[in-house]
Amino acid sequence: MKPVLEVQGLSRAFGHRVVLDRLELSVAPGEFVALLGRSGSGKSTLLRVLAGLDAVPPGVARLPQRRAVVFQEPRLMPWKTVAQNVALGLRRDDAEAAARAALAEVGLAARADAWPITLSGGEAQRAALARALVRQPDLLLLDEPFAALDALTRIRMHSLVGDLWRAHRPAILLVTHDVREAVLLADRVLILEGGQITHQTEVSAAHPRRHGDPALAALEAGLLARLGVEQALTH
Ligand SMILES: Nc1ncnc2c1ncn2[C@@H]1O[C@H](COP(=O)(O)OP(=O)(O)OP(=O)(O)O)[C@@H](O)[C@H]1O
Repeated sequence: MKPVLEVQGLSRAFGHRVVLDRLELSVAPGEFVALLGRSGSGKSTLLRVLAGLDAVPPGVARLPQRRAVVFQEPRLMPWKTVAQNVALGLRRDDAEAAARAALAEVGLAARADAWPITLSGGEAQRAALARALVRQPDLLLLDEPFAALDALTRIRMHSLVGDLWRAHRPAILLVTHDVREAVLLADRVLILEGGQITHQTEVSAAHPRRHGDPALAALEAGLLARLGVEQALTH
């Protein structure tokens, strides 16, 4: 099967600082990939390039038209209702109905006509997920979408994202600092270091996965050790 995303020799520098250095990455349709790396390693830079928020440089060989992004903060327009935010820019006759259906899927049907300011942090991120989902993306880019949430809300969001992924099967690229989150959700966990993908761990456990699964804990420990060694070398 052809990859949905293919990056071959992607480089990106800010002045003299090389952040991505001939990076190679391929993601299969429907695959869930998590990307770890220490702060400043270029994870968000890569996601911005793939989201099209930055100029798409040579090196991005394949990138689907239909892609959507969820950031750490929900980025909802405060002067529009939740449903209007989700429907924003949707070019289809049933945009409003589609937005409401997506909100129902993320458990926010009752807040469709609310103003964003009245939502909790978790609800606002659900709305951001609905806004991404309604676009039926082939590639969903998630840039630390749960990082600002409390631990319990984060756990609920993990199971929601897992459910949504299994129901719709977009390919997902999830940038996270949370190694546990990465092994819980992804099929493949990558480490970005020195501008390149330096490591990959396959997570073969069946979905849906449980917090506290010992097989996942072992993978998590391995990845933490790997990140720890790399951090020790670079600091
Ligand atoms: N627009 C920009 N102009 C100049 N430098 C930038 C710009 N965007 C990012 N950088 C630099 O590129 C490097 C990588 O940043 P990036 O945000 O991609 O890292 P990250 O891995 O996402 O970090 P974190 O985990 O802390 O979010 C950093 O040194 C950052 O200062």
